[in-house]
Amino acid sequence: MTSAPIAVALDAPDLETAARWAAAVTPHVSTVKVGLELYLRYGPDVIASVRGATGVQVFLDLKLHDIPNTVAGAARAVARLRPAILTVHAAGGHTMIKAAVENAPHTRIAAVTALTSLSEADLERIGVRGPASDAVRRLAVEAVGAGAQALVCSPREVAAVRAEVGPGIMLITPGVRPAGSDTQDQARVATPEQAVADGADLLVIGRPITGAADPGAAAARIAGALRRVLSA
Ligand SMILES: O=C(O)c1cc(=O)[nH]c(=O)n1[C@@H]1O[C@H](COP(=O)(O)O)[C@@H](O)[C@H]1O
Repeated sequence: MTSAPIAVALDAPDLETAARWAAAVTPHVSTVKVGLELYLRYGPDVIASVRGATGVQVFLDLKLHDIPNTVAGAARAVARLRPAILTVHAAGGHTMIKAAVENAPHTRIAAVTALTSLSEADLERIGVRGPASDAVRRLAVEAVGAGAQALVCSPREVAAVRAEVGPGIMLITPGVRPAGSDTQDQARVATPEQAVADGADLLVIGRPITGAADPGAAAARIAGALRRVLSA
């Protein structure tokens, strides 16, 4: 059985919890994601321990956003960890994204367009006017032009982004919630089935899996639903 295109967000307070979640979900999913909470507490060692415990690919979500020289150095610093994916903010602009791409040559650089926690009203308050999908498409084009091989967007925009950038770019969607589950701090959400039907290549899912009484069973359930969509 091939694993489903899901990156489980290991947003855990400690390494023991992250390792337990990773072990529970990795029979079912392709990827685990290490984010700021674990990385800032444990540093680079967390990558080796998560990878060693599971054997699945590791997505390092640091959302780098700084001047190009600083991002170049940060990308060089983490490149030796060989994460499969590293995030940067697309709003950092062409030169910054290019600096990440050039300095982490064995890692897929994923540019985050507009955070899925922001509603259209939130975006308007920070100066992003008009439909979220317009801003996301603009950022996507900018990032791909700078060499990003992947984009992070909400599942609500994934079809529009796919139409804009074509088939060769990996589209990653957080903001995924199974029908009936709590949206929590996410604003632009859709179900896993909808995200895949609209063209997402990898779904980032955290709390709907890690907050479940049985994270392994929750991952298996979502993976099964995705398999049915992908084989239809
Ligand atoms: O880059 C990300 O992974 C990311 C981008 C984004 O726009 N929204 C977003 O939620 N994420 C991450 O995706 C995960 C979502 O977690 P849950 O809301 O618990 O499913 C978190 O680890 C976020 O840091």
